[in-house]
Amino acid sequence: MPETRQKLLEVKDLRVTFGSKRHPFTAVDGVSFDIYKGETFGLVGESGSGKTTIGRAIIRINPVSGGTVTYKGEVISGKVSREVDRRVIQEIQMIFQDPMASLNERAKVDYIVSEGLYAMGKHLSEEERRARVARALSDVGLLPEFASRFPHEFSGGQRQRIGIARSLIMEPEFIIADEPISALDVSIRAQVLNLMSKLQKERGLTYLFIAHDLSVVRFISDRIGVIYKGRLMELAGSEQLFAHPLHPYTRALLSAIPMPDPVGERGKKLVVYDPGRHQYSDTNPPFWEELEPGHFVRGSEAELAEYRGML
Ligand SMILES: Nc1ncnc2c1ncn2[C@@H]1O[C@H](COP(=O)(O)OP(=O)(O)OP(=O)(O)O)[C@@H](O)[C@H]1O
Repeated sequence: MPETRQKLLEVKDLRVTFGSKRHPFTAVDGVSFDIYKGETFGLVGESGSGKTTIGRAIIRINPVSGGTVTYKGEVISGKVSREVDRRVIQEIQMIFQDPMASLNERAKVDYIVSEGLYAMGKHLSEEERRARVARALSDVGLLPEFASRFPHEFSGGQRQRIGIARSLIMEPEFIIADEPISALDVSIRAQVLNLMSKLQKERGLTYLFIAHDLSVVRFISDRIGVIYKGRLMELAGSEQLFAHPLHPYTRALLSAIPMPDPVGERGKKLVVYDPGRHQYSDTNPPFWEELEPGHFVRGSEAELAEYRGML
């Protein structure tokens, strides 16, 4: 974590509701967290818990039904000026899960990587545009000559690098990486994570790193938020969370981490959170409390008392 904690992003009481007025479905239910400049904030939870919806709400793809998103001290959710909209498009970029699906098959890499510049209405000379594509490709460890090829000519890892180059060309400050390695071969996942860490150090980038697997976010994240059914259940520094996982859902997610013994743990599935079994009441308005510095957890008064005893 950087020493001077400058708040870059503030998500406050965020709500996102889909469906109709008669049949609303709340995908994100009052989520609040801050992200500091230069840090990696991991957001973890099982499929359908609302992680992607939060990312998409931040970059203004999903409309926000309540709460606010503030970036560099300016509200960027809801109705904003064109100037703010342009800043969000340029400074906040998203990297997607499936590099096979997220790149336009019919376009050359050259176009794919520089597409964001067109969207921004940047009037660059052809020479400058090509130079920027070449630089973005080499920044992610790809040859500039790859610009004239099509996505299907590349492996999954290379395609994810193209996805990262497409973000970098915009010179972003904040990148939302939505499961950036889960569709990749296990053998190349570390390479993509290492590339992301290197780029972060070189450029002072800030990441929101979304994953369903705690073991993936553990080493890359400074702090981790655990999300369940659209609500933040626990938020703590990465080491803190692993040393003292308090919420039963966090503990359930942790138990799905593959252990060194491959025989004993083979086939172990994510333990589905069972409110009944864990005595967690979702009906009483739960409290969100900081039980030790930087370590927040949600629960009823009785549950919070129990968690205090676990520290
Ligand atoms: N545009 C939409 N319209 C209706 N429902 C949606 C929409 N987008 C997401 N949802 C629903 O909102 C819930 C949260 O989805 P979201 O994709 O944010 O979860 P997630 O935690 O990112 O899961 P995954 O890892 O599977 O993407 C899901 O039940 C999903 O079906």
